[in-house]
Amino acid sequence: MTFGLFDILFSDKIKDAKIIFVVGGPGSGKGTQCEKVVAKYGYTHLSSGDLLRAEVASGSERGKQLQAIMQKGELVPLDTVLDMIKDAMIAKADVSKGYLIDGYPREVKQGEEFEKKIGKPCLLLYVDAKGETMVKRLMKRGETSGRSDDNEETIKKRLDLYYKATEPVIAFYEGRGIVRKVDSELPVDEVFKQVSTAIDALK
Ligand SMILES: Nc1nc2c(ncn2[C@@H]2O[C@H](COP(=O)(O)OP(=O)(O)OP(=O)(O)O)[C@@H](O)[C@H]2O)c(=O)[nH]1
Ligand SMILES: O=c1ccn([C@@H]2O[C@H](COP(=O)(O)OP(=O)(O)O)[C@@H](O)[C@H]2O)c(=O)[nH]1
Ligand SMILES: [Mg+2]
Repeated sequence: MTFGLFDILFSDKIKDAKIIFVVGGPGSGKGTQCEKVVAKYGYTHLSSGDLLRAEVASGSERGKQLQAIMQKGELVPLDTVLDMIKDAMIAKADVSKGYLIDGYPREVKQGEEFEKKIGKPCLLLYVDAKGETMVKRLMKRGETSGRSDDNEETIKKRLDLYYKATEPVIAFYEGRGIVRKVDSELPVDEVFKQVSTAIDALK
């Protein structure tokens, strides 16, 4: 691997910024909590799903391929998401004191690659809700979200993949002692109190 000047400058800039992974099942409330963190702490919110949907919306050839994968509830290639996150982080590097990386990593390998190319997370916020709660919320969101993956069949696949591929991510970072679990069955503001406690504890 070679490092260009650009990479060196980049890692220098984000060296002091806090990186928080926000992990939880589909519809657990990651996006909802991240918005509140942005409002209170001024962190930069980067949702991997939103970045992918923006690429789809651009109508590019790559977007078409992504759309097909997301429609099935499968995972897009690891490098694609990582490059998008990295570009978005660079774009904010001058102003950002912290990053919320929402919906990422989806699998342990994604986390390892992120750390190699970008940096280490100081916290993993685990947004925990019951499977049936998540399905209920997504079905409701699907009435208005316009998201083509908010339908019963794709929701089920996303949930299965979450339990199979993403839950091991939580165990992996528990080994490092950086996981803080919040109970997303509670009302939004109660969940946010738990989120705030976890963020306030960062030095
Ligand atoms: N009752 C209740 N509803 C919530 C809570 N958090 C989120 N919701 C609702 O659940 C739905 C999903 O929340 P999102 O924040 O979009 O969830 P997400 O984890 O970002 O989901 P994906 O984008 O699918 O990954 C939304 O319609 C929210 O309004 C909560 O704490 N309590
Ligand atoms: O790192 C990622 C993040 C998202 N996705 C795809 O984007 C979709 C929507 O992701 P989002 O986080 O918005 O929603 P979730 O599935 O968590 O409800 C997923 O089902 C995947 O197909 C992916 O492949 N890799
Ligand atoms: Mg979301």
